[in-house]
Amino acid sequence: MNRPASEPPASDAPAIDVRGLTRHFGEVVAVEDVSFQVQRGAIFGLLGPNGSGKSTIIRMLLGILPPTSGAAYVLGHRSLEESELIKPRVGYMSQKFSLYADLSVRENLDFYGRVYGLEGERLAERRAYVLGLTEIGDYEHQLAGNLSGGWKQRLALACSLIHDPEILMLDEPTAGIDPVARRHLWDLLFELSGRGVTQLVTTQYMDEAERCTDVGYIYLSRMLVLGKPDQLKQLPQVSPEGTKRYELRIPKATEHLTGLRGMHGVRDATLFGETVHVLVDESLRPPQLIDRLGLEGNDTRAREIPPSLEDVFVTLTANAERDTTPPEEIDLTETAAEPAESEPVLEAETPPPPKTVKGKTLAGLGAVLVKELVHIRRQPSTLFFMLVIPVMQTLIFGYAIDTQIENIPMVVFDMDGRQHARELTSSFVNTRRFRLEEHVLDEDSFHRAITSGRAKVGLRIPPDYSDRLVRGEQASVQVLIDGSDSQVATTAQSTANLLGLSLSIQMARAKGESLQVAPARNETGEGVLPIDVSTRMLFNPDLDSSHFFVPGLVGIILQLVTLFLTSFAIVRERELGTLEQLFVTPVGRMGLLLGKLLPYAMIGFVELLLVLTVMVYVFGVPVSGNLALLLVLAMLFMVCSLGLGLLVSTLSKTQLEAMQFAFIIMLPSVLLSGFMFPRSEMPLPIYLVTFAIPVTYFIEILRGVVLRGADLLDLVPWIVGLSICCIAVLWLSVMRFQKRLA
Ligand SMILES: Nc1ncnc2c1ncn2[C@@H]1O[C@H](COP(=O)(O)OP(=O)(O)OP(=O)(O)O)[C@@H](O)[C@H]1O
Repeated sequence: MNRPASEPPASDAPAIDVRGLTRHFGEVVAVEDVSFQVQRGAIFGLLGPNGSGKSTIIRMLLGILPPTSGAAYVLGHRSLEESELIKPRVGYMSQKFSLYADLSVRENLDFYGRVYGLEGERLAERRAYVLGLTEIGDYEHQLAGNLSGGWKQRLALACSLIHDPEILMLDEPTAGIDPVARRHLWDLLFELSGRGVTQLVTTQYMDEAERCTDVGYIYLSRMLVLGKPDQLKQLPQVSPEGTKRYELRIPKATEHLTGLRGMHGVRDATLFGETVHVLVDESLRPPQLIDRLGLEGNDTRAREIPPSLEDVFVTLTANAERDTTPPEEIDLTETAAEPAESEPVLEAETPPPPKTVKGKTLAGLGAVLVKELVHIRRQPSTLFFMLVIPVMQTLIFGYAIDTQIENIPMVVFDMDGRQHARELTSSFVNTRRFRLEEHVLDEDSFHRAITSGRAKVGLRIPPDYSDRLVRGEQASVQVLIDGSDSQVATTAQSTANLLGLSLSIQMARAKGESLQVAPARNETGEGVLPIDVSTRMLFNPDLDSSHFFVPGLVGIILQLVTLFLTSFAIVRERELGTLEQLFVTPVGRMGLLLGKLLPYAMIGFVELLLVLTVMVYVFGVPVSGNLALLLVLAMLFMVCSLGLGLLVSTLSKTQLEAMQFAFIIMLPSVLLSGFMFPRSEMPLPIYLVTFAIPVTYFIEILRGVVLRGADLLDLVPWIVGLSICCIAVLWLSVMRFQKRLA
């Protein structure tokens, strides 16, 4: 049966032709050298216990999982390289319910119809057909997530049939649904078979295998047996010559199982509900069996039975478990019966695998776009998160982040108490940097005020302060500063030093005036300081810290929201299994990506306008430069940020992982982009890293346009940097985002 994998099938080829297919996941062998064929119109049942490799085979057939070796042909096309030719002709229903729970039955059907290129009347016609076939019409406007298990499966089947596929691949379609729903589903499969649809169905249920035209049994990643159910039951391994099979209906069958298995002449005994199927030597008759079990004849009944498929698989599995060498595949299919010589074996000239066929890259864009908009409409939390939260964040952080340090609590221990000392205290308070928290009268209270945190600064005025000043001697005052908050401490220290200096200069000038000596004089003859440094504050004359922070905040919030939402939007689909379902459709890679990202880009833009409005009207930070230029550059940044979200989604399998990756990106964006701390103060290696952070450029652009009125020319270096980041991020993320699972 194993033909060379590289030899493509003939034009009258079977619908599915699998040759030596193998797939390893690291150490795990999921599928090992599996070969089989499915003829057109057949219902091929792929049977096997959990983890035997059934789903992996289907994924390789659909071209979303590359095989480690071997090949598969579907409708004459190589499953991996030509998967885009296969996808429009195949319907797939995955094991897990993977439709959109927040879309109605009709919206799900329309979405899949559009992804397969159906529009207008053709879509309406196919929708009506599959709704009728699966009898789900009554639920047309119900949300898919609210359907019961059986109806969900019908909807999944309807979606997989919407584009009129030639082949249907169903991965455990009846798992988890009740027997009546199972029967209905199988009736449908028979009807489809009658209409010529080839079906590959995986199942764990033996009764379902009996309904298939052909079955293959997979055990521990290998195909153990292949053939029609009736042929398999006649296998000599299952009913060896000189044996008979009986069904024993005995009371407490489980208790007698071990006894039966150990009995001389009994080859095998398996429990089937309340009965036991025994395979015995012909010479061992049922009465003898019953007798040996010590049972009364009238409590028991025995009848000879042909082997069921379950008997076949149980026997073959037991044989495979006994045998340590890999089991030989038993192939009873018609092609296997052909003489081996009739199959051309190409040795020297094996044609190379065909080049990968690329699908239409933008296919399905409209369908995905509409679907995303419906998702957003159905989940107001997304809109809340994208529009309301950023405005609230801007308001809260804009007010909270204030770098101007004022009102530092101060304790005063004035041991002098006279006018000079009181004036000194007032001078401290008048700077507005310090707020008089309390006056204390002893050393212990003075220290306790600081250690308890009530005061950050302590001013101790000695008892002889006024006397020394009057005598013209140097008077010392002590200022104790709590250094635990370095920013507060340095501000307090420099203010205290400057205050001391300025008071001293005032006194010196007064003294100089009275003595008619001065270091320098102005035009009116007044004594002044020799050097006058005059400063003028541009752009932010009041030194209002919100002017500096709020524009940066706009950039940070824009990145935060777009990054999280886009990465989550894609990873959620991966987690739910809907992404896998999309991969097997002809939706183009760019169609899928743009369809998912564009709605978030649009909302992001509205969010930007809102946050800018808050900046201008609430914080009074006007846009000094060109608003249009700012919006265009903001869009460039948003594309970059959406690209980052996409990159995160390609790195993560779960939403939790996505969250962790998003945080890894957000932290340097907040701490190293210059939003909080000046980049020029950072050590060189970190400073260089800041150039790899897109929001660094955007914050420079924002501050440039908003605060300094910078124009395009002023911003060229930042625009170039942002563009390079944007191209790099998009290239990396689009390359990583493949329509494959691995
Ligand atoms: N992406 C993956 N990474 C690692 N191992 C995998 C992956 N996919 C499947 N496997 C492993 O390959 C083996 C076959 O899995 P597969 O899902 O194909 O089995 P199955 O027969 O479909 O079982 P089930 O019905 O329980 O899904 C299992 O051991 C599984 O853990």
